[in-house]
Formats: sequence, structure tokens, C-alpha cells
Amino acid sequence: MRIDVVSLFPDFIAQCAAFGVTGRAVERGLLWLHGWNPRDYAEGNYRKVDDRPFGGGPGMVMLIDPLRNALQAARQADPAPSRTIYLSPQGRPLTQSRVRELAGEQRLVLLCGRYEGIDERLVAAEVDEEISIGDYVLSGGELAAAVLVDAVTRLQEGALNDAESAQQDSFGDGLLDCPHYTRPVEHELGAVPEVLLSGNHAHIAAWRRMQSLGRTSQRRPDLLDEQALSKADRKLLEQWRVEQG
Ligand SMILES: COc1ccccc1CNc1ccc(C(N)=O)cn1
Repeated sequence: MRIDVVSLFPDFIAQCAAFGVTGRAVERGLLWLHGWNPRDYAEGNYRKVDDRPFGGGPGMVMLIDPLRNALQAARQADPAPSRTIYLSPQGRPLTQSRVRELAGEQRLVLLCGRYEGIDERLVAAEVDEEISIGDYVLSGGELAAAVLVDAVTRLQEGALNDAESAQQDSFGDGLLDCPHYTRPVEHELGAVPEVLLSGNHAHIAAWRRMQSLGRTSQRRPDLLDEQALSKADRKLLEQWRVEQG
């Protein structure tokens, strides 16, 4: 997958992606990242990229033309069609199911705003969709873009090894993950749940599913509402609630 990022800090995303799973994906040629700086496409010797907001108010707004020129340069850099996404608090909340859809695209062009945002005429004319990574305000869209890059890269074929993709699946099933434990068995902070030491894989799988269901019902009941629970799941959840007391 090729991802072009239009940002005043074009190397930001590439540096975020340079580690771990995404770094490996870049090395394996599964992810191709390129940054485009609107300042390189700005007029005048001050290379102006922002200006005062019409109607008054604090802060600055990003100008149309430097962004538009950078977006066009990014799109023209590769013949494959691309989808332009603007990361903003006004966007549609990003979910794993949306990540799965975007991971299937050949190309994404990510537009990162700074200051108070971007002239709305550019958004209306050049943006295919606005996405928010959560209900909070950041100093720029770059961190949100880096989150999206990470999430879609993990789903590229060959990006994860077997253990990592199994982990991804346990999250991807729409429930919160179960608790995890490792050595030592005994610790001043407590012991490891017996079932995990039993070697009984059916019991372990049932316990993990029960923990995922219980945690989801306790912490994110909204996610549970979306799940059509099987009879077995409802039984496990009931058992978890009894054990919780
Ligand atoms: C004041 O900042 C802006 C105002 C308008 C647009 C973009 C920005 C850049 N900041 C962002 C970007 C994305 C998210 C998110 N929740 O996805 C949060 N902040």
C-alpha cells in the first residue's frame, strides 16, 4: 500500500512508522510512505501557508493553494487511483471495521491540518472523507495520520507473523482483549490464574473468551450491544458476572 501524507512536518509520519511492525512492513515493501510539504508549494519568499480567519477569531487557517498544489503533486506521483482522507476532530470516528476497509485500498493520501484547520473550500473540493481518531483536539493531524498508517499497515498481507496476527484477531473480533500473564508464576503482585497453567486448551480458550466478554460488558457495553452473542457466549458472560459477585 502506498500512503502519501501532506503535512507541514512531512517526516513526522515516516519517523513514527520507522519502528516495529510498521518499520518491518516498510523494509518488506508492504508499505510505501511519502511526505509532501505544502510550504514547498507556497507562493512568495515567505512561502505563506496560513492566514487570518475571515469573520475574526483566534488562530490561523491553512490556505487553499499550497495544500491543493501539494495534494495534486502527491496524486500525480503515481498512476494508481487514491482516496484523500482529512484527519480532523470533525471526522467520522475511526473503527477497526473502517480500518479493514481502508487497508484494502491501493493508495491513501492523508491530509494533515495544523492551526485551526483548513479552508473549508479545499475540504469540500479535494477531500473524499474526514476521519477522527477520537473526541479530542491535537496540535495537528500528523499524530492521527500516524495512527491510521499503523492500523492499516498491520492488516497488510505479510505485515504480522502468526502470533501477532492471532493477537490482532482477538482484538478484531469486536470485543476487548482478555488479560495476559507471563513469568514468574508467583509474584508479590499476585499469582497467575490457575487455568492458564493447566495446559487444558479448551478451558483456557473458554476462560479467555469469558474474560473478554466480561471486560467488554463492564468497560464498553456499547461494543457488546453490537455483538450478536451466541448461547455459549451468554453462558460465559453469566458465569463471569457470578464470579464477579
Ligand atoms: C485544532 O486542530 C485541528 C482542527 C481542524 C482540523 C485538524 C486539526 C488538527 N488536529 C487534529 C486532527 C485530528 C484529530 C482527531 N481527533 O482525529 C484531532 N486534532
